[in-house]
Amino acid sequence: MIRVNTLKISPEEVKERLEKKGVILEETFLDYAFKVKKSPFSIGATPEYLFGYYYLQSLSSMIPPIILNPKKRDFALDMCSAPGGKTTHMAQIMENQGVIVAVEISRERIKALKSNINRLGVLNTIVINADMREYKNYLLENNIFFDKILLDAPCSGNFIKDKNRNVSKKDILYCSIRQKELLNIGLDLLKKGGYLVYSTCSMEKEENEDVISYILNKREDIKLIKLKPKFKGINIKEGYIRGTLRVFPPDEPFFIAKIKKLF
Ligand SMILES: C[S@@+](CC[C@H](N)C(=O)[O-])C[C@H]1O[C@@H](n2cnc3c(N)ncnc32)[C@H](O)[C@@H]1O
Repeated sequence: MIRVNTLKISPEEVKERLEKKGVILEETFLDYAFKVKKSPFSIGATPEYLFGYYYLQSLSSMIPPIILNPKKRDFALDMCSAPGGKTTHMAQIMENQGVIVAVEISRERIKALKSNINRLGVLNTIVINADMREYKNYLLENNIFFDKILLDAPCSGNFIKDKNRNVSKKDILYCSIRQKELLNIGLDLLKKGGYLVYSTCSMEKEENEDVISYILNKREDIKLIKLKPKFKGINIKEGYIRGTLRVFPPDEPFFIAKIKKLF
């Protein structure tokens, strides 16, 4: 699947350029995303790719930034950002305006994040190599709060992404504890009236609905925003909690929930 980077080029122009070279593209519910049906060459090795005209990612992974819907004037935080698929998508939705603070713990993965930000011509993003569990102290001490936050949490993965996936119950519970901690931090950093989108590419209830139930029980200052599975051409349904969403195979599994900070 390709997401056309509308910061640099129109979807029509990318379509025309690739189709001239024999690539067969299929439309999706997003006018700037196309399914690659057939390509005579690797779609990640074209001049158009290197020019930053498009990003390769699953259609499911485009849904969290769409649901977060950051605006041009927003001050946004991407808590777990590398390699930057969703950061660069947020920048595209914001038309390169406002500000995104993109945090990533891994020094190694920061390289890919920076390279994607540069390749796609993203100009509104500050990259921070830090652990959100520590960086939050700096933000809170300086009264820095955000309008929109994306928490695309580290998770145990899924079998579509990783054919050799072999995770134990213990691994899943470890992820779940970390996800709850990160979600609580994200909500502390939201402005009153701000929105946070929580997503994972895991199918495990412990990493998804259980994390949302935990936080709704723990905090009184938030409410779950009810989402509808309105996206065409993708296997998306309501999650086990009303108003949350789940994408199922054959699409890349994803879980998505949106929370509003009330006060
Ligand atoms: C699911 S991936 C993010 C994918 C990214 N949002 C995208 O769309 O390209 C989760 C990322 O969170 C990072 N991470 C894990 N724990 C973190 C923490 N405590 N603070 C900041 N980043 C963290 C991981 O290194 C990993 O790169």
